[in-house]
Amino acid sequence: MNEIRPINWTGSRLELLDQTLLPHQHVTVRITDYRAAAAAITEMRVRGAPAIGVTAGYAMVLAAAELQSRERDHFIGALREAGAHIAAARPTAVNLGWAVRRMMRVAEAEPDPGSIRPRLEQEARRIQEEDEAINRRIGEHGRALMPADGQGVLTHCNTGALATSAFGTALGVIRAGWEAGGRFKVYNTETRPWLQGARLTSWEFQQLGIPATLIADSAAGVLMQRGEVSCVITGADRVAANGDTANKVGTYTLAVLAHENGIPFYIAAPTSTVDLAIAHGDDIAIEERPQHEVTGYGGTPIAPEGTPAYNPAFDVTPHRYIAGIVTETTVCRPPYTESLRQAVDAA
Ligand SMILES: CSC[C@@H](O)[C@@H](O)C(=O)COP(=O)(O)O
Repeated sequence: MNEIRPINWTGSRLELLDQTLLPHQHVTVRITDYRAAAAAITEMRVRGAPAIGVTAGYAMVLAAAELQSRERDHFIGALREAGAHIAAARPTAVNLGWAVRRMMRVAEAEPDPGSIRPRLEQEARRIQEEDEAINRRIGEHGRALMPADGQGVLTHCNTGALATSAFGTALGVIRAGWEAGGRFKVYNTETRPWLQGARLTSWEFQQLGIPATLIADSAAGVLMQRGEVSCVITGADRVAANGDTANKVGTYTLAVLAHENGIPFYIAAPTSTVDLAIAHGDDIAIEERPQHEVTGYGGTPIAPEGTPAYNPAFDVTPHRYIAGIVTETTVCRPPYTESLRQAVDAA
């Protein structure tokens, strides 16, 4: 099987596998301008916390290429403005701002303006390569949490290669468990309204040859009541210092259902998704997306015209519902204020 790699840098251009069209159309978007890269993030042509961090890195390279001719202080000032534009493309995933800050630190440390662009390119490539290596380590740490043969794991949204540079986080843990010989059952939610689960996760499992059963989001409760789910694992967009975790809307519902049914609920995320500057989940900004994503799909209306809709893209799962947070350094366990700090320091 060829590894799925949704983000490709050619040396002068960013190529993204357009996730608004998958799985039925495979279209590559070619981007040469940082504003177009930011728009691709907002429009979710590329999505998933680590993937938008990697994209932000290359968007900064494109910005530097555009600003190249300026005098150093002007250059840094203009790059900072471009960085603010890129970081504002979506509010919830910390990886976006994290990548922009990392790129800015590299630019600011470089005295020769002519060397800034190549240094940024090197750093963006490093972020992408590190992401794949980190995901593989998350898989190694997390695979022991997967259920015994015949028992079920449930996942939500898309946390696979498409949401990262390769391999994935929560989906990567499931993959690692399966590649280690586990023959547990896999369930994935469709993940309304954008259908990351039905469109992207189901496709990735097919590519991997891992049998996975798709469920409507609202079927999770009955599946758990019937004993079909032995653990739940999802990704994260931002983990607060106390372990409260923002992830795709519906994650909180699954965590409460898992708690009610005595099922462990896990998060898998790189330490770059841990935001120690945020004490608890109430302070995480939750993106609200357009109403038409709920009232219709793919340009086809579902609800009667004029129906108002509320479309928060994420929710926050309180840390008390989370049995463990799998990172590239370790599986963090409560109390998270200590274990997350240790994991971040060890990274
Ligand atoms: C490894 S991806 C982790 C999260 O980013 C993922 O679970 C998620 O919520 C993605 O949301 P999306 O709105 O599709 O970007």
